[in-house]
Amino acid sequence: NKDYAYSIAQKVSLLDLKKYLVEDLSVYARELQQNLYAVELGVTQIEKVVQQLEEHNKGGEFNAIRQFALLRHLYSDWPQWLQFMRQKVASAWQIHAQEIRPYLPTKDDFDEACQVIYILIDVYGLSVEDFSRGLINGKQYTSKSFDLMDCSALARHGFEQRYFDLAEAWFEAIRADNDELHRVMGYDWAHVLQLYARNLYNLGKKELALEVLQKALSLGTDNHRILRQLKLMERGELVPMELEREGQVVNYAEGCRGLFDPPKGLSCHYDFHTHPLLRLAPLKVEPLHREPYIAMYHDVIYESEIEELKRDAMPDLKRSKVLDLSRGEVPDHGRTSMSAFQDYDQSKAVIAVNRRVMYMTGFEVLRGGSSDDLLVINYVPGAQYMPHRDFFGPTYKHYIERGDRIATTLFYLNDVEQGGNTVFPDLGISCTPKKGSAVVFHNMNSTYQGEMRSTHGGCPVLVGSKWAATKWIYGAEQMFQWPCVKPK
Ligand SMILES: O=C(O)CCC(=O)C(=O)O
Ligand SMILES: [Fe+2]
Repeated sequence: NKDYAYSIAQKVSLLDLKKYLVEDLSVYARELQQNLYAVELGVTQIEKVVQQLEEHNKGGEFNAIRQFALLRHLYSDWPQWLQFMRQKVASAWQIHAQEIRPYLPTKDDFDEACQVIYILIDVYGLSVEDFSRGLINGKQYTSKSFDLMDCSALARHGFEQRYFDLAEAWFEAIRADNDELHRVMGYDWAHVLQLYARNLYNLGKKELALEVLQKALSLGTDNHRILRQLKLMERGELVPMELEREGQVVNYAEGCRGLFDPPKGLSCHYDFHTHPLLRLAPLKVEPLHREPYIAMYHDVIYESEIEELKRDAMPDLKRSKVLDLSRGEVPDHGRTSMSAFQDYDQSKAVIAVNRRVMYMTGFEVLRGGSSDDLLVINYVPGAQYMPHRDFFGPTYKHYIERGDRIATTLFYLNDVEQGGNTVFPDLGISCTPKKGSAVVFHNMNSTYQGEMRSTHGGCPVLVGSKWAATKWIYGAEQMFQWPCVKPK
């Protein structure tokens, strides 16, 4: 897996690769053109030979010279022509293609790319028809439409992953079309229709499934298998496959789509008190929830700091991981951002931002265990952080020295064209990323217990890209900052 689906940097190199392939293909075309001339010569030569042969058959005089020419031609020229067709014409192209091969996306990369499309359609409830034409929530983004091959690859992926309900629209998109493209690329169109039928059948749409199988039969390939499937379906002897439903969290999609009501009974204010310095420069606070505490802070990071953070992080971006208490840091399909930790004093920007987190939250943000290093994160379309909790619980390896992650500060480093909200599904709160703002939230309650309602997720980016920076704050150093723990 080369992270082609989720990496902002790799998308650029993928573009390079495509340019390279196009260049290569034009070299190949030029080469073909040159060879075409040779082939045309060859054709003329063969035509001449055939003509001579015909004349000979019509009773022209027997001629040793002609005879020899014919024989020699068939003996030595012809195999050469064959060889020429097989090798020479394609050679340069083949060598290049081999060189490029290691850089081409793998099956894993391709599956992730399909997954991106499925996530977006699912979470945002998009119409496949509009989406495949580049029309997203009423805005036209690209003139490029998905072609038949794109749609059929997506249909197949949905079927394989058992997202039958979502796959149906992709099958529908290719249904009406007659199969020129599929034939050209050597696609087994009857097989695609068979999958479509099975997909319908799994959704309980038996009649439609049978109709599609009839169409597959009319193509006249692999009829034996299709007939067998038809019989089984008709008799109801085929067991429908079960729909994959993993990863759906109540209210997450609603929050991502911005369907929550705005919070009530809380008003914006200036914070003069959390840190003495704020008397000079108060913070603009937009409270969103009281317990657990959630609030947006506006204008808390400068443009120049944002640029510095992004610039430093860019070359180090790696696929984000999650802490699994038994396995350690592991990649996770629920967290598909790319990110890079910034050392405590890596740059002026990091130092300033760390200090600002202290002013904002009132917690100590010291070198060492009181917080994780600032993590700069990038999400490309489809990338998300599925709902999760930031605290670990008492089984965390460093629970005694570090405590747990009591609070999180998440800075938004850009405006996102569409998508990318931070959603608290249990509380009905959804924050739209706004450049320069940050959301602060507490993950534990006042008795130092994990707060389950602090569950939150970063919605998939729909259009554009999302840059953010996270600071997770730990409990152990906060004995003077955290409210007294009531004894049980
Ligand atoms: O990107 C987001 O909106 C959420 C990020 C998050 O949950 C985290 O970094 O812990
Ligand atoms: Fe989080």
